[in-house]
Amino acid sequence: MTNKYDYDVLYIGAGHGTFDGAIPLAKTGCKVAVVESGLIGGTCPNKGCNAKITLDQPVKISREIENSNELEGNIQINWEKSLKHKQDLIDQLPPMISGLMKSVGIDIVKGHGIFKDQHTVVVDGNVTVTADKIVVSTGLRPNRLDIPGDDLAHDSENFMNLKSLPKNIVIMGAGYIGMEFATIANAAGSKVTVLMHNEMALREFHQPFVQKVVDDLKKRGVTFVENAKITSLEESGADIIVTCDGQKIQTDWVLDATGRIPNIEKIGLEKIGVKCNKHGIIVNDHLQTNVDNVYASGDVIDKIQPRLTPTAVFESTYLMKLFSGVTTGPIVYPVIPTVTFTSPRIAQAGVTVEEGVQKGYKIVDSDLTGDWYYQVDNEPIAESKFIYDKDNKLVGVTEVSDKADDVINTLLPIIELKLDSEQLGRIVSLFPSISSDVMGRI
Ligand SMILES: Cc1cc2nc3c(=O)[nH]c(=O)nc-3n(C[C@H](O)[C@H](O)[C@H](O)COP(=O)(O)OP(=O)(O)OC[C@H]3O[C@@H](n4cnc5c(N)ncnc54)[C@H](O)[C@@H]3O)c2cc1C
Ligand SMILES: NC(=O)c1ccc[n+]([C@@H]2O[C@H](COP(=O)([O-])OP(=O)(O)OC[C@H]3O[C@@H](n4cnc5c(N)ncnc54)[C@H](O)[C@@H]3O)[C@@H](O)[C@H]2O)c1
Repeated sequence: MTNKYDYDVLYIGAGHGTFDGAIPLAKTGCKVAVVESGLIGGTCPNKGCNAKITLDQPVKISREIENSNELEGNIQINWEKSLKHKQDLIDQLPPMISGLMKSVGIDIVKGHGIFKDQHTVVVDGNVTVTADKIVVSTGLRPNRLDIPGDDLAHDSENFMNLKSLPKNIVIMGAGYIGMEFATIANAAGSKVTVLMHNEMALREFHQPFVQKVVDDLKKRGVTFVENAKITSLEESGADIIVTCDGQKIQTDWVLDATGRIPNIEKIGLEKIGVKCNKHGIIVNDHLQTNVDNVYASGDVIDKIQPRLTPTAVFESTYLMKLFSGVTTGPIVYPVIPTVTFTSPRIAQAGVTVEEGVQKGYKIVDSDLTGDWYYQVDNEPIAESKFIYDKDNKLVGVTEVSDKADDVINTLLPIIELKLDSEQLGRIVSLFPSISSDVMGRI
């Protein structure tokens, strides 16, 4: 592209918002560098999706055994072994990802990057790197409640590194992290209390389905406190006292799961005039900031799309196409599915039930506990809602069940590509399988 700078494209951050696009971009002959202050791969492999799903796997298996009539005996999760398995698996990921980057000629600069000017980034105050285009892909960090004693609380990464599981855990927040980690901690034997900001857990999901998950967790011994006003955390010997609505809750460990905030400070964005707000970096439909050679990718963008790995992958891949001249057009997001890895899962894609009702679309509600394929596993909680537009095309779906993630993945191409009944008739699935079951429901 250019000889004026050290690199054609420099990325700040080495998560999915970067490497899924940077690797193919480097393969096109573009000169690429990546600055990373933490672990290569960023949040998802090291302290997000991959780490979490490995800790969830024994929970999923124990639920399957619990539902089965044929398998007997008590199942106990061994936290220490579960933690070791997680660590053994995720330790492989940073070297694997950096190996892929290096194999296509990407230079990795370890350290904290700060803009000096719109083409120059200084790493750890001593290495200067220049580039024609710079992509800010610095992700999010955990929010900290602004209350006295907030430093006594821990974050999701700390939870996934706990050497032994505390007897009691208080979780502040009932979003993705609050609900997934409540599920894991409860199944592994901790007494969990979830402090909810209002009356709604998992506000992005269909609330009648969320209620089923909450009710199930309550039956398993999790306490939910609605409309909790948390005012302080205090040390009391080895314990922590959480003051909430004037009540004092004594606990061993506190998880702050009250959201994640963008990493937009201390990287010199204000110096070069990049516009941001409290939700992240403001970009146009080409993921370009108001400074024309500076782009943003992944969770750090202020956007309506869910801040998830598939979104970050799509954005970094789009930038690869833009920078290599494959496209000049704007980013057009596909249907991005979402799932909460509680047990059962809740997953959804496309038009939500609430939007469907507003638009007068047909909603087909199926209780799946009587469905043959769900009876094979004796699933006690299983329901789906399919949303059809005025042309009777499937435009949205949500499901609560142990198989919800696979169901949504099966239906995703149908919703995204807006397949008609003739095209649907050309799809035959393996039998018996969840795909075959769900295709029969359309
Ligand atoms: C506990 C947890 C569970 C999750 N589970 C899921 C899930 O199941 N499914 C899903 O789709 N998503 C999940 N997510 C979200 C997912 O991890 C993110 O959407 C994804 O990692 C975003 O990628 P990113 O590249 O935008 O940011 P990140 O992966 O956060 O990468 C940003 C990188 O930038 C680096 N950085 C920041 N500032 C600088 C600087 N100045 N200089 C150099 N480097 C810098 C950071 O160290 C970091 O490595 C989860 C998140 C968490 C926290
Ligand atoms: N399965 C997945 O895809 C998955 C899993 C985990 C995390 N993530 C991603 O990680 C990010 C962060 O997840 P999260 O769970 O931290 O955020 P979130 O926004 O999902 O949930 C935060 C919760 O904290 C509550 N809250 C806020 N202030 C509070 C207060 N003062 N007291 C009590 N509760 C309070 C909110 O009402 C909300 O329920 C999201 O971007 C999400 O996309 C995704």
